[in-house]
Amino acid sequence: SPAPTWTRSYGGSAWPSASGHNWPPPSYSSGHVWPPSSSSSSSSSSAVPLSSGGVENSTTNSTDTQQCRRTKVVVLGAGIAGITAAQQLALANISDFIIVEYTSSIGGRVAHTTFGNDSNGNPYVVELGANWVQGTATDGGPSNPIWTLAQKWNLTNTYSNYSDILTYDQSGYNDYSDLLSNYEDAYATLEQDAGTILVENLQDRSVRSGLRLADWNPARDAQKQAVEWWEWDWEFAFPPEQSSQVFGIVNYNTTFYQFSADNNYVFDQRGFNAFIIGEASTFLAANDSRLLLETVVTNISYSDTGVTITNEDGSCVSADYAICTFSLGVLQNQVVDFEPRLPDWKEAAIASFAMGTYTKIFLQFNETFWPEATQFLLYADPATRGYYPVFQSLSTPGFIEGSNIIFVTVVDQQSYTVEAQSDEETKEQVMGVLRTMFPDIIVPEPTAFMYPRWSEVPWAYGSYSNWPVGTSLQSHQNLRANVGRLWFAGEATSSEYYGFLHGAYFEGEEVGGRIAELVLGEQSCAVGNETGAYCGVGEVHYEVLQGVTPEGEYDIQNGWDVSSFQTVGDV
Ligand SMILES: Cc1cc2nc3c(=O)[nH]c(=O)nc-3n(C[C@H](O)[C@H](O)[C@H](O)COP(=O)(O)OP(=O)(O)OC[C@H]3O[C@@H](n4cnc5c(N)ncnc54)[C@H](O)[C@@H]3O)c2cc1C
Repeated sequence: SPAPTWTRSYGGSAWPSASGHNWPPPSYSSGHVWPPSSSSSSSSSSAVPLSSGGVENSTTNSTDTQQCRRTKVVVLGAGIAGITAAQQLALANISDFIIVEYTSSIGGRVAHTTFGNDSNGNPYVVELGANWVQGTATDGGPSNPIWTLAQKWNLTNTYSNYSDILTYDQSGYNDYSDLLSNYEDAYATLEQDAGTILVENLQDRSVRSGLRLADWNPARDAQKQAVEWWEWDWEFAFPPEQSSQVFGIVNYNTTFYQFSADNNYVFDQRGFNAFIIGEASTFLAANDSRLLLETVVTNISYSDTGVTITNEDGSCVSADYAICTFSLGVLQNQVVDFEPRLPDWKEAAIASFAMGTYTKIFLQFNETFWPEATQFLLYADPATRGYYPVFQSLSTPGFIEGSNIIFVTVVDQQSYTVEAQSDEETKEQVMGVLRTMFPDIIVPEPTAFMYPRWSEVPWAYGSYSNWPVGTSLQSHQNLRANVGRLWFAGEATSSEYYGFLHGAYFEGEEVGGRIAELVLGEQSCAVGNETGAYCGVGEVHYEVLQGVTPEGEYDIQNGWDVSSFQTVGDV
């Protein structure tokens, strides 16, 4: 299929041009806060009301005097989950839906910008968010849907060879690659143990505990820490201490053993989101009034009979159903008000799962001074675990050859540090590391430098979610479950593939399909008799979650010799 063209505009906002200039704004690469604040993007959508839909009086406080646009289904967010959900509605011949999106383009956390220049002075396009199709396909096996779509839309990509790595420390190049296989031996044990824990319904552990039991203990060894960071944190955006052994292993297995072990790196100069825009173009027309870009949702009022959303610009949409695809970070930061307040079980689930931050810091030089043929350079900092640990060359043959671009990734605490400090401070630190790695070379100053600040992006508040220790499948089901006519989808609601693009895709597909069934089944459901298969039956949820130790077992036999419920002044 041909790739979409780039000049048309939807909802009054230009789509990213081939040079990617529309969003984020060009000023971004010179160290300005990214993306533009909501106030600069709050100009109301220029989309006109749906000709097929009417208006109705809103019942919410915030929209008392408003006439809301009326639709069957409102999809909140135009990332991969939202677009896939809307596509399911369209495939079921339901055209009465509206998609509401904060930013000026489709794609969400699949986002790119321009960076540096080629020898003709034309900027390159680099990915700020998702970069890999993770787990592709094997002959005769199931295909990762993102891989299928990457091929359909001809995304430029190449195999990322994680074995093509050189190791460095404070002395410069230092071959400690044997530690990689030591870690992998321990990982095999971690994996087996996770299977036992799952099958025997034992208590979950942290990956740290599991690794220790597998005789992997980096302690203060900087080289081991760097290897562990590369093998674990680089994927999960959290350290082993904060990751569930069972669900972390499941997450890895279901992607890399089911689809394939390959990670393919996308460097399409249209931007990775070309495939999402391509899919959107199969059911949205140019300037489709059902896509409201640059529209910031601030309030969601839900019940068992419908949902009304109110936007920052005062407009509102009233629908029979809503599908909320906002990131876990957005939900956790309470920037959207829910009316009524979300039930306790839902709030607890939102609070319990973890939103990570993964920051790619891009540098361009006037030469490729690092080993040109190598894809990855791993640096072990003697003082701080995770301090600018993984450099990735884009100049390498098969990638953006000759671009002289390299980027370094940080996550978690180091991300927050980097995202809170100035570009200048970060540049100085990264250059310090590069000069340590290459003591025999005069490392030049970069000609371009840029990184996004995902933890501060008000429509994401982080990069992707992680499954922490101490949470169960039941607590995850509560994250996924609907409340009344308000449904949830996105990478974080995927129990197997959380964090991944394909997780978001599968969740959008599932919930979009479920809502399509509900809408189509409505005729057969009498009002007040919502019990049939298609009559409002929602996702499973648990009002309360049981712990593992009944109260009676907090007793002297178990070493518990005072009451747990002390009151100040008790004697
Ligand atoms: C740095 C980084 C690297 C990554 N690397 C990979 C990778 O290599 N491979 C991979 O598979 N995955 C990767 N991911 C994860 C992947 O990008 C996500 O899992 C996926 O894009 C999430 O899609 P989604 O539809 O669930 O959410 P989103 O893409 O976040 O879509 C939600 C949409 O809702 C909108 N929204 C939020 N708040 C509001 C509001 N108040 N009003 C209106 N609209 C709102 C947002 O603007 C957004 O467009 C990465 C992510 C990041 C950030």
